[in-house]
Amino acid sequence: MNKLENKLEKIKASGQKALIPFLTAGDPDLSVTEKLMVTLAENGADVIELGIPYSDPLADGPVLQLAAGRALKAGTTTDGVLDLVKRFHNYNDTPVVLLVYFNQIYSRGIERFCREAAQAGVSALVVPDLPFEEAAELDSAAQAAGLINIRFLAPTTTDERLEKICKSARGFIYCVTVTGVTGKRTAMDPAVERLLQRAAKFTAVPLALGFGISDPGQAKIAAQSGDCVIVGSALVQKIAEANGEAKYDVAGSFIRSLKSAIEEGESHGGHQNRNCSACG
Ligand SMILES: O=P(O)(O)OC[C@@H](O)[C@@H](O)c1c[nH]c2ccccc12
Repeated sequence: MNKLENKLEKIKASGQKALIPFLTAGDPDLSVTEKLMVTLAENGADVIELGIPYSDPLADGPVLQLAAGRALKAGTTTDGVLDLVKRFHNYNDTPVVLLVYFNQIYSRGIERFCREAAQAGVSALVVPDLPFEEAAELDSAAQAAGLINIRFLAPTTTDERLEKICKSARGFIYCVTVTGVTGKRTAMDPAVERLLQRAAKFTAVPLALGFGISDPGQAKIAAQSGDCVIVGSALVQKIAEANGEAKYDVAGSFIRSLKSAIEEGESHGGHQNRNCSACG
């Protein structure tokens, strides 16, 4: 079993929920990213999603596009990010998953990329622009290297595709909550709830919710339905707005606030009931 699978399945089996923050590697530089990773791990992150900055991040919103621009301007490369992960794993065993666009894998060579990522200690790849139907080559290279190629689901995923995606998923499934607009939720979008119920019929792999989760209230609601909560833009924005050492304080306190909100969600049984005072 892969380190990521181990950790997330233990968390799920214990009735807890996992917090997965995202950072753009190299924003503002790789040494700050390394210290931020330690801060996230020490303040409640169960897994860290690390983005390799890319010049054409088509799936990224404005906050992450700016973060990628800053990281590229700082000279961040794939080699630099893999070296960072290797250094981080010399003293911290928090699983790291790489958010990487397919062209960055393809241009290095699929086997070589997977081998080097695994050697650096990466547990999984999240490749936003590689559809499940085109993932066979990456799946086998990743598996051969001991990596997992993470699957995506959306509320719009058809039943036929959903079954195939779920049955081939490992590690976690990235369930994007794209329906509706981001911003404070009083309850989880019914379309996302339905997606989680549909997926749970075909797999016991942890279901991670991401996209637009930007404060403890939303994280708590997401944790009542999903197994893992992914937060990126809100964290990246807070860090970008802080200067110098304040970046670590801001990141640490935001992660702690998300973690305690998620733990609150666990404590009342994870049901989503409008009559329940804790659900709000
Ligand atoms: O930023 P948000 O809304 O919190 O969503 C997580 C997202 O940042 C992270 O998982 C991610 C960064 N880049 C991506 C590209 C596609 C899908 C997901 C991502």
